[in-house]
Amino acid sequence: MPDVLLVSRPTYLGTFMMLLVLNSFIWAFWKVILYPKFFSPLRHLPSPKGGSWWNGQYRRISREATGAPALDWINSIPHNGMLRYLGPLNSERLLVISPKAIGEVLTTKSYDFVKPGQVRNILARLLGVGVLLAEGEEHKIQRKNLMPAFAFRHIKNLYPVFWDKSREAVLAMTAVVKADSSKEGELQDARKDTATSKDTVFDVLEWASRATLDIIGVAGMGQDFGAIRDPDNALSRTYRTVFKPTPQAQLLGLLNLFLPAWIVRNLPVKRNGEIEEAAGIIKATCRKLIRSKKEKLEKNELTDVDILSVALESGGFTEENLVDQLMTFLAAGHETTATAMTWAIYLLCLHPEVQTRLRQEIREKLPSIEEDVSVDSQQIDHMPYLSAVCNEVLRCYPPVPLTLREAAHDTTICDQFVPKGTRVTLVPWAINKYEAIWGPDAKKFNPERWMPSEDNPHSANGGASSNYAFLTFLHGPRSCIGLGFAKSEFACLLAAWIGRFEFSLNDEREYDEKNMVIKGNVTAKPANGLHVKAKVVEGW
Ligand code: HEM
Repeated sequence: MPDVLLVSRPTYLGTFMMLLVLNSFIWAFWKVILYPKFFSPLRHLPSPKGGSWWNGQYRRISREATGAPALDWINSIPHNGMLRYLGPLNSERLLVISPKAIGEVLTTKSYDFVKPGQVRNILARLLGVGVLLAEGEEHKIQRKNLMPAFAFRHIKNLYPVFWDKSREAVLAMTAVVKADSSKEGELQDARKDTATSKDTVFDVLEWASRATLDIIGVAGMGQDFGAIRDPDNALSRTYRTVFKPTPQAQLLGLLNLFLPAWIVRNLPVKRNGEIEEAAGIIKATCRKLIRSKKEKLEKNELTDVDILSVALESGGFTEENLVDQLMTFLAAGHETTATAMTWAIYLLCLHPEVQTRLRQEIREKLPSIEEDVSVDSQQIDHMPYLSAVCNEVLRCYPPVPLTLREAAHDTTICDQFVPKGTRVTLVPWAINKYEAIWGPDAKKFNPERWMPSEDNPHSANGGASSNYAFLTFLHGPRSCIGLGFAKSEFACLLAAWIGRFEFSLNDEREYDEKNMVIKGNVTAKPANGLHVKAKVVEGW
């Protein structure tokens, strides 16, 4: 037989490879073109126009701040409470908008909608599988055992911790301002000129993260991490690295959508090394803390009021599971509140009249920051303007802009059939500014919405007629368990900072919100931090 014929005869491997390629091609053609365009039961729902024939709206989604396209769509496309859009490779997303649709996903059918496997894989590396990532029965048990630690009767004992740590941060910042102005004074003396002194510039996100890390340390686990005292503290450096929204982090997030988790985890890139190292440091810190608390418990010496102590005393957790819970609280409980503080200072720079009015209330109602006295829940919770400003910041810039769910089995939302595996998006960034509920001024920062008055019967909901209009902490069995903790911590921090300083933006261009570059992994924050000028306002 001629050689040429021998060479051209297909081998088993060759045939297998050909079939594999053909199969993959047919599968991809089905997933990317046929199913979303011609067969999906959701294809008749209203959708944004345009986009790519194979990559849906992904170009826009990846360029804008998380949740920004959804905010545009819900206010501009006519719909009946739900929209469908296509993400990367035309993957289908169901955006739930009306209070009824959101209520079904979050409350009445909450266990029909689980966190997608890819999201769990990304987060579990740093957070462990604590209450945030557990599902079904496992979640119910964990949440039930943790609830007492987050009940108000317990959180109210933590206000003094929130205030003491807020004071510590503000006094440390004041020392920086004073050191800067005395340096400037010496320079002026040397030059014998009268030039005005330079303002001190703070990165709000950095200072707020250090303060919230210390707060979750003391109030959550009875351990002062010392991050306010030492900016180079190992734990705060670790979180700074992993929370940074680098291009590599975003690329790995995207690859997670298409490749198995073990492949993405083992890619030889710098980001994977950073996460491994960070997870090791965080785990070791948590384990050490649990062991020392356990020893105290065994010796009957445990009288602490922090969340870990309450969880330990419940007896409902193994040591490994407690490590996962602590990893969850550390991450979920510090970056979120630090992000809220950053947006609060930003909005107060944009609205100096609100800043001044808030400072007045703070100075009237709270002891001076210089006095070594604490405050209690009665004092903080009876400051209507402080509470209104905090709520309005959390409405306008929700730290968690978007979260995903996946239908665990075939189900319905508002009678619309939703097949198993459908991705459902919940977008606080958009719903919190939905004009049909909040009115034509939905995008305007206006704390008055939350001020009780005869003309505002729904002030507890910011004037909105449904509580599903405010999604910052979600609702239902998977809502933020730390809501009470976070709100009181945020109020104490903001009161201390605004009582002491007058803030203005360092970069004038940022007074236009369109110039703010917003990025984040889980939280949405200014891409390069928020740099503000701080002036001590004397007299408090
Ligand atoms: C302003 C601050 C905060 C915001 C905006 C916030 C927001 C959220 C959101 C949106 C979720 C739901 C995530 C999802 O299911 O996709 C959540 C869950 C959670 N948050 Fe927060 N959070 C904040 C502060 C805190 C604090 C201080 C703690 C702990 C001390 C905490 C602990 C948790 C936990 C454990 C969960 C999981 C609850 C569950 O699945 O049962 N959060 N948070």
